[in-house]
Amino acid sequence: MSKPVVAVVGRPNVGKSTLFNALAGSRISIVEDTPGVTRDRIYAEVSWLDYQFTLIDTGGIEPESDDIIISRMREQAETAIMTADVILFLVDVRQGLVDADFKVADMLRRSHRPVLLVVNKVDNFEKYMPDVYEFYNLGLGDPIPVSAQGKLGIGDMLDHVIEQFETPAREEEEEDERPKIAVIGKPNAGKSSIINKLLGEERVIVSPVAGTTRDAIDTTVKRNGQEYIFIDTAGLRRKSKIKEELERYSIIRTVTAVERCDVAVLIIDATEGITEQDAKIAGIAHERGKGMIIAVNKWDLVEKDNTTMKKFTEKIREKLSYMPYAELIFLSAKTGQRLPKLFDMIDAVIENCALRVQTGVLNEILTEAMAMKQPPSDKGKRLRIYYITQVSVKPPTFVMFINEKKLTHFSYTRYIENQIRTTFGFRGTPIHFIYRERKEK
Ligand SMILES: Nc1nc2c(ncn2[C@@H]2O[C@H](COP(=O)(O)OP(=O)(O)OP(=O)(O)O)[C@@H](O)[C@H]2O)c(=O)[nH]1
Ligand SMILES: Nc1nc2c(ncn2[C@@H]2O[C@H](COP(=O)(O)OP(=O)(O)OP(=O)(O)O)[C@@H](O)[C@H]2O)c(=O)[nH]1
Repeated sequence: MSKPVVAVVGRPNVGKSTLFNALAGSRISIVEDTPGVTRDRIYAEVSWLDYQFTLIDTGGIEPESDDIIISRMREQAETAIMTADVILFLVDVRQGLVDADFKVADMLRRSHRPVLLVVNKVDNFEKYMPDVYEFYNLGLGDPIPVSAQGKLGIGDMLDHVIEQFETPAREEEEEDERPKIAVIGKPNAGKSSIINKLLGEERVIVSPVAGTTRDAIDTTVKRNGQEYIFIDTAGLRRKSKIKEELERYSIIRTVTAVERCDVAVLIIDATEGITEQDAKIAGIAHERGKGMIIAVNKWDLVEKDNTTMKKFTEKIREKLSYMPYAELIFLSAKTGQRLPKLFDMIDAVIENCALRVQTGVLNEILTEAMAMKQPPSDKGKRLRIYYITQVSVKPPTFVMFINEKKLTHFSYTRYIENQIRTTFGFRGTPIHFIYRERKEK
């Protein structure tokens, strides 16, 4: 099930950062916009009751002239409309209503996306409620008063957010069992070319899924009687001149596409080799535990001898050392080389992400693995692993019952993982391990 996305839109100084901190606590993922220069929040994972969602910040706006603020707010709103399930429009009761608020409210209303109007800095409900009512003028329904700083009204606001997740449209989307593939990668890597070529190669019926704006970037592809949904993150229509803003937008697009997918295909430009930006994008899929295929595109442009592919592979594996499980393929959208193989790979990875293995066999592997290589010990005390069982899929997740957590060591976990992979493969999917302590008898 994909996690919903909630986007925050608002003028400078209304309290977006403060709200972000109040909601996400210490769980904010800070993404480096420009490595080593600015560190900026872009998204965070939020939990409320039984729900989890991804909160995205559509962008900081430097308070410049009013004109610039309005145009940047439009960009924010567009991003939110493209990517979010629910939009939080944050306004400031102290500043009151301004022209820009009306313009943005119009855009949001026309998008027909669920929008919640959140009025911040209501530190004292009695005192400020009369001012809150003024915001009814935006035509976005009941204003929800909060104080991000005082953490007032936050629970009520989250209840409203969650209510939006339960709309029928969303439930329908959840029931869609067709495999979803996010095609990700930096601009110009060849994402659109690959999708277009896949359509051509397989002589498929192409129908952009009708309906909401966001779904317009989805493409349905039929192959051997099976329908696939390709989520394209290409073609940033945004014309922002600010490089950081473009990058933020591209990261938001990637996060939201990956969130909805079963397997991510990272397209790398062979003529450039693997870059920092590729690694950053790959990290987004890795964090989310998605199936992963790395496709080195434009292979037709590379001058090759019999070591070229090996050298490329080594560089990629080194740069993306945190995802040794990722499948790797060299292809060309232009010539169509190995594109059919990409499809087979997608099928296999999707299957592996949902693979369940029997507890009996797992424990046999565990026993054998421990016999070949003893678990680590510390100050005379040895790690003991009593039992292993698979508790979930997508990604496959295993619980190991042990004597003491502090005796565990990642290298031994990696070793167990490798033993499991040797037997079952699980190629293309990460696998997760959870340790549970159990009293020794
Ligand atoms: N009184 C009061 N002040 C608040 C509240 N929330 C935020 N502020 C203050 O408002 C100012 C702006 O808050 P930020 O969270 O930085 O606002 P922002 O929207 O992220 O601003 P930009 O990063 O410029 O877009 C800060 O001085 C906060 O302390 C609130 O609930 N009550
Ligand atoms: N020679 C060669 N050129 C390619 C190949 N794949 C894509 N290109 C070219 O690379 C350029 C970028 O391709 P796109 O498919 O637009 O790239 P994209 O990743 O969708 O780019 P954005 O829309 O900017 O995100 C185009 O000029 C393509 O013709 C390939 O396999 N071989």
